[in-house]
Amino acid sequence: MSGCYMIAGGGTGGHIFPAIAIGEALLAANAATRVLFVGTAYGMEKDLIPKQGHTLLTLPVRGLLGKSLAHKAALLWRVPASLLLSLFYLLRFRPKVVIGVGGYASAPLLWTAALLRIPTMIQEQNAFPGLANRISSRVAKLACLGFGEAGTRLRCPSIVTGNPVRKDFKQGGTWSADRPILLVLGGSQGAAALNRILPELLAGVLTPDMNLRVVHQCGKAHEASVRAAYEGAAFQVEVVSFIEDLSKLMDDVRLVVCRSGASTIAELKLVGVPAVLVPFPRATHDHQTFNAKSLAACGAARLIPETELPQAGPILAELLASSESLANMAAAYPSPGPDSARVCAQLVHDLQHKRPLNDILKEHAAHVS
Ligand SMILES: CC(=O)N[C@H]1[C@@H](OP(=O)(O)OP(=O)(O)OC[C@H]2O[C@@H](n3ccc(=O)[nH]c3=O)[C@H](O)[C@@H]2O)O[C@H](CO)[C@@H](O)[C@@H]1O
Repeated sequence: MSGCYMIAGGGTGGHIFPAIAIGEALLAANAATRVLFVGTAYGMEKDLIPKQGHTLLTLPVRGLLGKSLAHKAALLWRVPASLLLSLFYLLRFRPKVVIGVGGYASAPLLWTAALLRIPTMIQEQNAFPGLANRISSRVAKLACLGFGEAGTRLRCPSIVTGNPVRKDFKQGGTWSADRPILLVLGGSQGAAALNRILPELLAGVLTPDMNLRVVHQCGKAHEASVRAAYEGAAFQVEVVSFIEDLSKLMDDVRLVVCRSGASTIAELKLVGVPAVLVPFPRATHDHQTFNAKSLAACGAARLIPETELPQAGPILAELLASSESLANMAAAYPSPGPDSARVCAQLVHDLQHKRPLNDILKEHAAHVS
């Protein structure tokens, strides 16, 4: 089963960490396997992939949506250059399967691989697929979905696998009410609204008898201003731009206040920490509200729209004052399903060995979207 695989995409952690999770699962199945990541030198992958000990190859392609005219004009050379470079990478490394995880670097590699008749697969994290995966789905053999709803917007057959989560997150301990941390988690880039609202909100909620330390993850550009906003706080607080070992920290978290990106939701399901979810209101088709509802519906999380967050003090105070409420939330998490990363890796192997698509879909019939 050995060989080389290429996983393309990036931009934000929401694309990169599922890619890493699939890569880890391919390596766990066979340590002799080679996994190469393909992204850009502009997205978060340029730091995150090498930090995890993996190799990143880059393409010059850049995003299209919401960009200036000059930026869009530059795509006239960036796209063909990316296709040519993709061709070079594919001929040089001869991957058995190419996997796209969304983000603009994934489409050129997937399309070029498909032209070379290399099997291709996509992994879509959200219920509303992004542009790169929609484009790639025209040539991909198969899509692995975080949410079944995405299937209707893609052009290839799809199987609902859930979102792949890095292997560290499988070690979540049992939640208990005496955990010492209240975590504010903005997502891979931080969240401006959480940065603006939470310092003042928490000042009105936290009391010394709660024995809580606040850890606020704010994103790269906002560390100084968020730190200043907490100045003089009557509680212990640590402001960080990015948490490297989030799964480990989660073992000490009593309550998390966070955005509801797809991987954040998948990871919460594994670690079982009670959550207050504040969806990013401008996400495409409001997909973060959709994500948040999946946890709020079972009682594991409270959903607070961003517009209502400044008035959410009483909700937070009530939750933190009642160990029983928090324990009920922790207990309400559904039991995690099969290991999504492993299922995706198995599907990669199926494509590598040219297993007929009908047989693959038949095996996963209950999860075909
Ligand atoms: C604003 C926006 O458009 N966000 C999108 C983006 O979010 P974002 O990139 O925040 O994505 P997710 O919430 O899905 O994932 C964040 C990832 O970063 C990791 N992490 C985060 C903070 C930290 O300090 N340390 C750390 O390791 C988390 O463990 C998780 O694996 O991609 C997601 C997946 O396409 C989408 O669902 C989100 O809507």
